[in-house]
Amino acid sequence: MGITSSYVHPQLQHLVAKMTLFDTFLFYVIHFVDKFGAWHRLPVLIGLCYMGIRRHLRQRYNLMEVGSGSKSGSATGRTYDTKEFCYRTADGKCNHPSNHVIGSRGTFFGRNMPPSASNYGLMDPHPSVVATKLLARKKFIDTGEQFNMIATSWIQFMIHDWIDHLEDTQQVELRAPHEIASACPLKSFKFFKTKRISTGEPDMKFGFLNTRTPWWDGSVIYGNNEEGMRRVRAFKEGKLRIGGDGLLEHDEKWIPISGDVRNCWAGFSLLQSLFVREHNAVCDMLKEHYPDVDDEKLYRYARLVTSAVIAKIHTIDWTVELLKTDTLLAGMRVNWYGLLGKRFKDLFGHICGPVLSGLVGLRRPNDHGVPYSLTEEFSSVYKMHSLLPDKVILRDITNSTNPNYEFPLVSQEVPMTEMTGKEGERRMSKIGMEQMLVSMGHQASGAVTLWNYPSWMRNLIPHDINGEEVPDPVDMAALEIYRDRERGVARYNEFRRNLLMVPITKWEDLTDDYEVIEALSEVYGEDVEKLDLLVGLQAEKKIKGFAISESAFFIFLLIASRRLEADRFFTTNFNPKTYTEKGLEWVNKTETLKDVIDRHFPDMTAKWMRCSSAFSVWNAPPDKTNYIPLYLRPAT
Ligand code: HEM
Repeated sequence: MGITSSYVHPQLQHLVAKMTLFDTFLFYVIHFVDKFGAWHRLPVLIGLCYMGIRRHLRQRYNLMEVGSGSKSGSATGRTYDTKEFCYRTADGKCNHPSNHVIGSRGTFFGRNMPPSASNYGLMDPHPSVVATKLLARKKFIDTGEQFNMIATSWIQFMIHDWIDHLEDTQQVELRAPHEIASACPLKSFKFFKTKRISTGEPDMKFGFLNTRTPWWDGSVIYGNNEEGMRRVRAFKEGKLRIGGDGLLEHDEKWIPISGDVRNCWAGFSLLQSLFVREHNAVCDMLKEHYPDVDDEKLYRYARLVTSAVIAKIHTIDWTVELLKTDTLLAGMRVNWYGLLGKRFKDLFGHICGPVLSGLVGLRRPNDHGVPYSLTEEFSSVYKMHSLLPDKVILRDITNSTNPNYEFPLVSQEVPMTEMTGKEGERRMSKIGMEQMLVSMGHQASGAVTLWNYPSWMRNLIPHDINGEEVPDPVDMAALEIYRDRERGVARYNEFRRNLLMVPITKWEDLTDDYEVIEALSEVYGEDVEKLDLLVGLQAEKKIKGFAISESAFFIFLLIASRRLEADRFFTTNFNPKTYTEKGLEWVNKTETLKDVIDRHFPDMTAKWMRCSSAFSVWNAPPDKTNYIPLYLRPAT
C-alpha cells in the first residue's frame, strides 16, 4: 500500500510507493526523530530501537542487486553441495547456500540506492577545485585520544579484504583550471577509468566489478584467487609464509608476499603480518589437539577461525572506538551476541533468533532477498584518507625498566611517503614489529573533516595489484571526487533522501562553521543539491563520540550487519563441525585486538598501553567502564 504526502520529496516517491502501512509509520517516526535531532541523546535502549527500525527499513529498501542477468552477476551461479564446500574458497565462491557465484571475486558491486538521477556533469564543479578549496590539508587535525594509527591501518586492512573496483584500459586526464593550478601539486594527472560493464537491465544499465572477494574471509592475507592463495601458503601444517623477523616475507623486488599488496604501507603490512602470526598460532593449536589433520584441512580451519576473529574485532572493538557511544557499543555487541549477551550465548548457544541471540550463529544466512555484495555507496563512505597523517612518529621502546605503563619518548619522525611501498617495507624490517605497534598505538589518526586531506596524497604514486609502482602520479583528493561522480553515486542531498534522512536546504543546515559555509558557497554557489557526497560527509556536524558523519553511519550499520548475516560461515556453518570445537573456542575467547597482540607479544601491552582498546591512543587513560553498559557487563 502506498502513501502520498507533500512531506515526501518527489525523488523519494518511487520508494514510498512500495511501502506498507507499517513501514510508512516507521518512516514518519524516523523523520520526526531526525528532524529534532534528539535520538542520540535518548538512553541506550531507545537508541537501539531507533537503529533497529532504521535497519529494518534499509534492509527492505536500501539493498539493490546490480547485473542480475549479466555473466558477472548471480545469473551464472548454480546449486552445489554445501557439505562438500564447508570451508572458505580462494575466490569466495560457494558461500551462498544455493548459488555458487554470489559474493565471489569479479562480481558486481551492488547499490544501496539507484544511480544518481542528477544531471550535473563529471566536471561540475571541477574535481581539482573541490579538492583544493575544500579538502586539501591546511594543518593536520587529529582525533585526539579516540582513534590511533592502528585503527587507521585496520580500516585499510578491512577495505583490502572487501572491495576494489576493476579499472578500464582507457585513461582520463584531469587538468587543474588556471584559477587554482598554482595550488595543485599536480597541474594535471592521468588515471584509468573505472570499467563499466553493461548489465542488460533497463533501470540500471551498467555496473562495476569488485576485484576482491566481498565476504569477510580474510582475503587481505589469503589472496583473492587460487594463485594468490598458493603464493602465501607454506604448505606445511596449514601455515602461511612468514619472515624470520615475524614480518611478511618479501620477494626479490622487496614486494611483500601477502594476500593483497596494492597501495600498501608499513602500518598496513604490519597488520597483515600480525594476522599471519595469528593464523599460524591457530594451526599450532589445532595440530596439538587434532594431530591427524593434514595440511589442507588445517589451513581451511585456521582460515575460518582467523577470519572470524578479524570480523569479531571489527564488530565489537574497532567500530565501537569509531562511534564511541553506549548505543553503538550495545548495538555492535548485539550484532554478535544478541540482547541476551555473551554469557547466555556461551551457555545455551544460538537459540533465540537474531535480536536476542545475535546475527552470528543464525540457522540460515539471510540476504533479505538481495544477493550479497558490497555496494558503491559503501565504498564511497569509506573513502577516509583524511585519517592518514603526514608522518609516522616513531617511539623509543628500549629504555624502560618500569613494569607499569611508561610513556615512550619520540625517537624519529618519518614522512609517510617514506613508509609506503618497498621503501616502507625496508624501513619496517629495521624498525621491527613491537616498536611499530607501540609507535602507531601512541599516534592519533587524522580527523575525517574538511581541509584535512593529506597533501602527500595529492601527488601519490599508486601501487598496482602486484605491488609495483604505476607510472603516473595522481591527486587522490580530486580523483575521489571524480570517482563518485563517474560511478553514479548520489550527491549528498540525494544520498540523504534515499536513506530517508532529512535533506539540507541551506549550508547552515550542514554546519555552524562560518568559514566552511563561505567556502561551500564559493565552490557550489547556493545550489546545495550539487554538494559532493565526500564533502558533505566531512562537513556535516558530528554526533558526539562519532568519528564519522551520521549519513555515513547508516550505510555502515546496514552493511556491518549484512556482512555477518548473509555469510554461511557466520550463520549455518558457525559451528564446531565446520570450525572444530577448539577453533570455535578460540573465536569465542578472543574479544579485542588487544587479546591478539597480547597473545603474540605477552609483555608489550602491559608495559606500553594504558588505555582499554588497542585502537585508542595508548597513553589515554583507561576507560573506567571499559565502555560496556552495566546491563551488558558479565557479572563479576
Ligand atoms: C598509505 C595508505 C593508503 C594509500 C597509499 C591509499 C591509496 C589508495 C589508492 C591509490 C586508491 C585507488 C584510487 C582510485 O583509483 O580510485 C585507494 C582507494 C581506496 N582507499 Fe585507500 N589508500 C591508503 C589508505 C586508506 C585508508 C586508511 C582508507 C580508510 C578507509 C582507505 C580507503 C580507500 C577506499 C574505500 C578506496 C576505494 C576502493 C574501491 O572501492 O575501489 N585507504 N586508496
